[in-house]
Amino acid sequence: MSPTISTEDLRLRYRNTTALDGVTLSLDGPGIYGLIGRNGSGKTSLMSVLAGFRRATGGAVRVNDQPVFENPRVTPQICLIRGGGDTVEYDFRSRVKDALRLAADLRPNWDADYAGELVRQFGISQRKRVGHLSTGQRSALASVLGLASRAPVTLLDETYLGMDAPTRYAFYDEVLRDFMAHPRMLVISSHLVDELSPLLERVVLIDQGQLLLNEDAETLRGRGAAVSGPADEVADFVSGRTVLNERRLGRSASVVVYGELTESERVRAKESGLDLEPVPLQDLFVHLTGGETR
Ligand SMILES: Nc1ncnc2c1ncn2[C@@H]1O[C@H](COP(=O)(O)OP(=O)(O)OP(=O)(O)O)[C@@H](O)[C@H]1O
Repeated sequence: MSPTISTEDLRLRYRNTTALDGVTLSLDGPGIYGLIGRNGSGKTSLMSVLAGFRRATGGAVRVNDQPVFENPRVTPQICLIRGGGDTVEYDFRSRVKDALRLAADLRPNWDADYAGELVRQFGISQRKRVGHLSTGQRSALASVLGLASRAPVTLLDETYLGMDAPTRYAFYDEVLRDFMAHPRMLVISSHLVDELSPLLERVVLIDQGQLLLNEDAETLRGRGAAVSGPADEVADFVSGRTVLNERRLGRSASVVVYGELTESERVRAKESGLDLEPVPLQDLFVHLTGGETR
């Protein structure tokens, strides 16, 4: 069965805070989906409801066409992993090898050989206690548990927290490699959009508990352009457009603009000796969610 997620008018309130405010979302089929949003936008809340960790305050949520909360027919198909060690997948007092053994018992599609290979790759000793791992190592272990679960719906909630850059990039490579070998639904939440964007097929952007967009990543990158070349020509070309980002290096400039370019504008850019690249998702993210700071 092809994995699916669908929510309708999903709402979640904690006491005085509305974390999800009428989210209607549909994700269909295997893919690497980026759940993007600023701090406090509702990513963790959404994932918690999708995994059945929390009951929604209102609206509907279905995974693989089943209601999720307290539904043992679907929860084994969903694996939610949180970064930085804040996860229910292991006990801090247990050793890494015991955490792997527990996952083998809990996860119907668990791949023990793959898990063993990954912990070696991330330099995690199976004899160490989980609580004695560094934050980055614990995030790496959590990511191993997520990937080796091979759950049809795997939700990785900022699992890169505390990982250094080489470990993060090794993790991204591994996500891609394993997804190609075992296509499934991988939803990865992050605000490190630049790093994540080469992986993403689809982007789900939430802001203040609401869905801003759910779009194919290529289409999204076409919503603007990075224009570079001689500074004067660039300035002339982008005049009157919404500028998301600009850099100047000597007589050259690179400016990211929002808004699709027509075919004749693309021809004109080429004739003026300008290079056009798709817009970086990070710039779109900052623009669509209201600038650097709120
Ligand atoms: N247990 C809780 N009790 C009360 N409010 C909460 C609780 N958990 C989250 N919130 C609030 O709900 C909103 C959404 O939080 P959530 O953790 O889902 O955001 P997020 O997008 O995952 O943020 P971040 O990127 O910082 O992890 C925030 O305003 C947050 O303060």
